[in-house]
Amino acid sequence: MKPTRRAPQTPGKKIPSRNNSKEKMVIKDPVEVFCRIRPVSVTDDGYIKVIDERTVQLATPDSSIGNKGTYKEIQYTFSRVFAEESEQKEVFDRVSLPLVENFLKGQNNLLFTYGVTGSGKTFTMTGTPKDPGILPRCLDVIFNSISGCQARKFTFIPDGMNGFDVQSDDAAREQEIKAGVADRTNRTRMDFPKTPRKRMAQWETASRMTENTRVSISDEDFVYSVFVTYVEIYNNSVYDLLDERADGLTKLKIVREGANRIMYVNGVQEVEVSSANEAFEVFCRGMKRKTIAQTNLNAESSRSHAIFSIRLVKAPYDSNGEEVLQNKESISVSQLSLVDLAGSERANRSQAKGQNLCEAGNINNSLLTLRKCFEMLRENQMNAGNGAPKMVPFRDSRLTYLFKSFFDGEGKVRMIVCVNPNPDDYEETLHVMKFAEMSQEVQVKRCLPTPRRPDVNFTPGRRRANQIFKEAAKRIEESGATQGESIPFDLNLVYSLGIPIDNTPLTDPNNEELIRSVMMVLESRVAKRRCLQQQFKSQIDQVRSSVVALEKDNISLKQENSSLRATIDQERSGRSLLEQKLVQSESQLVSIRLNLQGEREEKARLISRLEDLEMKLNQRKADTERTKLRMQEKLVNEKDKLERDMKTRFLAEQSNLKLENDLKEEKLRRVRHIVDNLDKNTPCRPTGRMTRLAAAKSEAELSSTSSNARSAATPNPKRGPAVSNQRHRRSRSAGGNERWLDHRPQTQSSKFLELQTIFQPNMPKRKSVSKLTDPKDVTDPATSKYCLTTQEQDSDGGLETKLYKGDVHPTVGGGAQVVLTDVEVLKQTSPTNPNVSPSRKRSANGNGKENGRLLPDELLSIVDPISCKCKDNTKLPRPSVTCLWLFDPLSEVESIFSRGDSQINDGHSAACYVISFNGQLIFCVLG
Ligand SMILES: Nc1ncnc2c1ncn2[C@@H]1O[C@H](COP(=O)(O)OP(=O)(O)OP(=O)(O)O)[C@@H](O)[C@H]1O
Repeated sequence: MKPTRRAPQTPGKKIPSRNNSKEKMVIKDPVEVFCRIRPVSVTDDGYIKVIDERTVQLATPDSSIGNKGTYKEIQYTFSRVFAEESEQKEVFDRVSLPLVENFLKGQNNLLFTYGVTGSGKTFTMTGTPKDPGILPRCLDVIFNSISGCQARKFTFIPDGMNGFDVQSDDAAREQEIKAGVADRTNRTRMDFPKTPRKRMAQWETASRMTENTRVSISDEDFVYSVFVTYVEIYNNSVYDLLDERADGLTKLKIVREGANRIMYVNGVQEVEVSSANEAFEVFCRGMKRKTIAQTNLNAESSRSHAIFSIRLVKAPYDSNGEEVLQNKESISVSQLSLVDLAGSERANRSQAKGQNLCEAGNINNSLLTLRKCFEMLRENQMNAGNGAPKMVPFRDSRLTYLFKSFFDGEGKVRMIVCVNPNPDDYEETLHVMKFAEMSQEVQVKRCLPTPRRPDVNFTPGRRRANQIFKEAAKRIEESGATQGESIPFDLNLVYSLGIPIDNTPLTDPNNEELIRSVMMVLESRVAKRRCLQQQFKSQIDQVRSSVVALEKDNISLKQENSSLRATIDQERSGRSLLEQKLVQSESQLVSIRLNLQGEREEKARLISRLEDLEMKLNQRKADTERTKLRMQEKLVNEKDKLERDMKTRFLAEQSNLKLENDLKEEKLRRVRHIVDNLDKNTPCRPTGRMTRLAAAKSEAELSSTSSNARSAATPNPKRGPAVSNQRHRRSRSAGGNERWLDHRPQTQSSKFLELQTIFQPNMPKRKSVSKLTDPKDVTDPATSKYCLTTQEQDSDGGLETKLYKGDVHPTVGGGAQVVLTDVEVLKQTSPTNPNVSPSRKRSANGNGKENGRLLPDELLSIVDPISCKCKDNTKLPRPSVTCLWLFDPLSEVESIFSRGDSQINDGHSAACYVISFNGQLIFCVLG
């Protein structure tokens, strides 16, 4: 006979709604903050000192005193301070164990680690295999506590909207089998990241130390399932770290607010785990996908906020204690979120660039928003009752938006502030401590739901009773006592059997005492049974009437339900459209962000290039400015020089004009003198300042005039005596001891002919040269006289020899100048020529061209005073470059017309000057 069961007809009562405000009592729950100090390296001299269990002191380190002024000591108080030597177990017991207890009781809990980069947040949260952190220990304690009460896998199915559906044991078993097959195939193609990470590698190689603590749970008539999710908030976007599809975009998730106002990540992979090891394995899988990077401050720095959430789903057994109650509303969920925040960092310290810099910016922004939310919560709390509270900027960052419900009162919040005693971290640690201390003042209003008992009308201990029943039935079946017939059992008896029967075997029929006690128990049981039967009957009646009422309700609810379902379906389709759009927008946002980042990098590159170019431009400007100044200076010098030249020319012109003027005046004077002396019939003599050569010119010019005048005025046609020439006389008489430089230029075409004139040049001591090749010939101190002899045909075809005589004077510069003092013309003409007097002429003081003298204006017409060259390139007085025409040696030097380089015949270069003496020009060469 097979054992059969009659289920007790106790219906489950309607589960009270969470949102029923009457059922909530508002209490204030402060944010608890703990401080953990990272061990300091041997070389560092930490600036943090633990004063007592709750107080820590920060003193300005030496390195910061120089920068920021004075030495300060600031004390901060926290719920508990864990010194450098404190162990992971100690931190877990004090901070996390109460949260796990809360969690198992059905409360939500949030724990996050906060601090500067490299301060030990990840270490505190994860730890090492030999010294595990909070997360693995939490998993251990949870599974230790629910062991024996775990539901079959797939009993609870996530509905994707932060809720769960429940299914029967058979359905769960079926799904488990399917999933087992799928899981085996999936595992072969699991794509682990290629980059091995040290931190993760150690978990794979070493076996993990486990936490043995167990929390006792009172609800033995419930089944439990554990689900985990693991997401990261990277660059303000939420990514699912357990989504094993390779496509990056599908991992991108959105944060949504559920119907119960609890925030959740939509469409996140919720992995059901049946042991702590399995849960930790899932965590490690996600950890490998987490974004980390090597920075200057941490070899494996978290670049994202990692959120590992453990969800405990529980539902009561049905009234038989046989199966999980198939009512979605009987399911309750609690959550424990463990958050490893990315560390705040300053770009100049971490030397972050490009991608890292962008990440650091996003990390700092989200932490800043977290800070602002805390500040606003505190402000609202302080101003409670003074008008409407200010809006808390939860939506400014994905991080704060996801935890909004905790601050709205849906759970307990705890924070561990990690600090690194490295003096370099001092400035940032000060900010962290300030924030942490302020956070403690935030009192989160907590809406504790009234403890819910979805199985309020079910008999407590039914699960255990069911087990006993099953065991008993099994035993009977095994013993074969029933022989295929089912034994009727009244489970009500099983539930309340009263005092247990003494198990002592009844071997002696005379054991009165035992028989009496058994009888007593049996009598009490019979009484109890009668009582229970009566209760049962009345309950049946109650149930019947309530079933009728319920049936009515049910019909109307079904109708309502179907109409609601239609609305929900509509909303669902609308919502899925919106979600698609949202996901598209998010992915667009991500690509825009990436573009923006690229643009930023490009901008930075262009800015640096611009700076380079600007620097070069400035250098070029400076060069140009210098060149400009140099050119201006040069221009001024050139201008001065030009002005000087122009002035010299002007003076030369002026002196020429003056000379001409003087000559004209002299002419006039002489004309007057001739006119005056006409009557006296005396010859004209030059007087005063007029130079002899000018006088000669004047005379030459006037001779025709005067002769004409004479012929017109006097009847006597005879010419007067020749004009005496004092210079001629002087030159002859001066022939004593003077040494002459007799210069007779000869060319190949013309040879020099000796004239047979009566008058011959008198140069007793002389040195004859045909070419002036050696300047020493002129500069020789013994040479005091110079004579240049030239020959040419005169207008009558006769040979004319001209002797240009002069004095040689030494010059200041060590050269010599020749001052021409006289020109003698030796000429022989034919006596038959009627135009010429038969007498030989010697015209040392002759008039104008007749006696071969060059007058200043003639000289200027021949020679260019600027270039010191003959204008018509004639070979006129070749030694002109070494000669000096002087018409009045008493005159002062007025100006130097020009200076140039001249070549003496042999190509020897010498400085050549054209000097103006009072109205006369002098050529001189300085050897
Ligand atoms: N209490 C501790 N005991 C021993 N080692 C520690 C402790 N705290 C931190 N460390 C070591 O310091 C280093 C940095 O720590 P960790 O990576 O946890 O810093 P973090 O705050 O998470 O940095 P980030 O914000 O950049 O991710 C690691 O090598 C870690 O092992």
